[in-house]
Amino acid sequence: MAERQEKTFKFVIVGGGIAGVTCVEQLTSQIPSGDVALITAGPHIKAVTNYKQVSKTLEEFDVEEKPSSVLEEKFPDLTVIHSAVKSLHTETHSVETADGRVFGYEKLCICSGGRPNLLMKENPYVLGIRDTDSAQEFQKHLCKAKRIVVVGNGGIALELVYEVEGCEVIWAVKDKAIGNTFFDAGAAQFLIPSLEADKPEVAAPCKRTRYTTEEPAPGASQTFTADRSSRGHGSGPTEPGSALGPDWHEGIALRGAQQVSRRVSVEYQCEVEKILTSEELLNSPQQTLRPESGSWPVYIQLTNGKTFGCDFVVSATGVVPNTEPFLHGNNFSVANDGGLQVDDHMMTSEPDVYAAGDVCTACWKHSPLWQQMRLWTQARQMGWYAGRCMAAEVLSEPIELDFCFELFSHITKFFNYKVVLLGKFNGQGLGPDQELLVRCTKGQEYVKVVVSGGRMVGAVLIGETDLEETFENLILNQMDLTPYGEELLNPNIDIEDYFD
Ligand SMILES: Cc1cc2nc3c(=O)[nH]c(=O)nc-3n(C[C@H](O)[C@H](O)[C@H](O)COP(=O)(O)OP(=O)(O)OC[C@H]3O[C@@H](n4cnc5c(N)ncnc54)[C@H](O)[C@@H]3O)c2cc1C
Ligand SMILES: NC(=O)C1=CN([C@@H]2O[C@H](COP(=O)(O)OP(=O)(O)OC[C@H]3O[C@@H](n4cnc5c(N)ncnc54)[C@H](OP(=O)(O)O)[C@@H]3O)[C@@H](O)[C@H]2O)C=CC1
Repeated sequence: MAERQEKTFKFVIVGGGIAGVTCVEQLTSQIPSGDVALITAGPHIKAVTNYKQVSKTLEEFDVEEKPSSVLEEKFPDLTVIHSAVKSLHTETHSVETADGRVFGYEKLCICSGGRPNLLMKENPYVLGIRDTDSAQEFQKHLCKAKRIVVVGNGGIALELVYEVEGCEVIWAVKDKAIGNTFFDAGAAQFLIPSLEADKPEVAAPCKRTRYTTEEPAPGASQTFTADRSSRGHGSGPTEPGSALGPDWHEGIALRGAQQVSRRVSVEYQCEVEKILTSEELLNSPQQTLRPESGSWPVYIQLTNGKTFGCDFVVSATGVVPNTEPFLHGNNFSVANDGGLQVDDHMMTSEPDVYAAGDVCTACWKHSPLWQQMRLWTQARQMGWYAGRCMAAEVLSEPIELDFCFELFSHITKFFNYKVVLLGKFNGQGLGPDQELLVRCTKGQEYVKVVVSGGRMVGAVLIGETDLEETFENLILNQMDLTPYGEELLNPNIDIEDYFD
């Protein structure tokens, strides 16, 4: 191994997504001649632009997919290596890339992201959405589709069922209400009418950079085949690209082959029992598998006993950390969700190896108001903090866990509503020791506050509530709100003035 080593870098970062790129930027700003290499599987990197600190912990930014040369121009001392890491040898402090090169490192940060946790991975009629390529693949099939089934109840499903037009959507969720990863049943109730109504004629202008998708290469297959590589979920047939993010669907026409605008029916409290082709269905001895009518390329049987024919199934069922090439032959501690365990300095259990973003699992003792979710904002925060920790180690400087890990905060948009989530927004881990205060105006706003021991510990704000900063302060300062009771959400009180 040693004789094939091309070069040893002081810092090697693996992955050109938000976590990896932010880590590189942080390191190069702290140690300008830092001898940094970024090794990434895809030709493009993801860059954060127009970063805006909205309040103490809430942040907003645009995301741009750019050729990596942009990063090299900005940081002339940076070396970008375009190849996937094939193996890691923590004992010799070296990585081997798919094109056969070996690079040494003094400090390594793994930011290889995640991949879709696909239901029935080998089934060619099951699509996942992760990166630009898989989004293009989805679009290619959608434009010919009359009916699709979306399975999953998180971020991607919420976005898809709202955005897809010209195609009937059957949405199969495990839970009693929609959007379980972000909302409770009350918020779901507030949002459901938006699925039934027509979308606003002119959508609010998108502040963020839109993703462009190129035309499929001439001769590219337009039909489903059993060969997964023809619809690889990444920049090459097998290499994963960076995850999509806010407003990824704005630059893509999500339109099916029908004239209908949007028709979504939700199947609650069910999972997927089987996915069958029409031949398999015909040969099935079970009468219960008979579909309602028509002839479809594929049929999905749900655990509620219903069977639906459709053009394809979207598996929006979460992500699995991309740890594959790193674990083999090494001694990493891995969390229950499959992520590389990191401590409060973003260090894995292997010496000199850090990790950040979707690939890692935060295993330090969390602040009572923070939890990890695999989100763009957390990928940026972790990449940035990992960069700081790596630099601090080299410069022998002390460093404390960053303030951004004090309070969970997320701004996003679902069903064309602004959504702000703060702290233990769903009462996560609080058990019965919680009280909920809710204010709701149909079609306008939904405000939920989670109170525990008289203190505000979380909030869900849907719509233009303008309450995020005040509530963030109330959560951070843990003021005793018992004297205010339900007045806290009285719409006739200007709460901002109240607590000033
Ligand atoms: C459709 C979709 C919509 C989303 N919307 C939102 C949203 O609105 N808000 C939000 O906060 N989050 C959103 N997310 C989540 C967010 O995109 C991710 O949490 C975030 O991008 C993770 O960043 P990362 O840098 O950890 O990983 P990734 O972006 O996945 O980047 C991983 C990088 O590692 C590279 N790589 C992988 N394996 C190797 C290897 N072996 N060798 C070298 N390089 C490798 C890849 O090419 C890639 O460049 C969305 C995700 C999806 C899929
Ligand atoms: N606006 C935003 O902030 C957005 C964020 N994202 C992020 O991108 C990533 C990928 O999104 P997504 O795939 O939606 O992941 P999420 O983690 O958001 O949601 C996954 C959903 O699938 C469900 N699920 C898991 N396994 C099964 C199964 N076998 N059968 C049926 N349902 C199942 C989960 O239920 P359970 O929770 O019970 O396991 C959950 O409802 C996530 O990290 C997400 O947070 C994506 C889009 C938008």
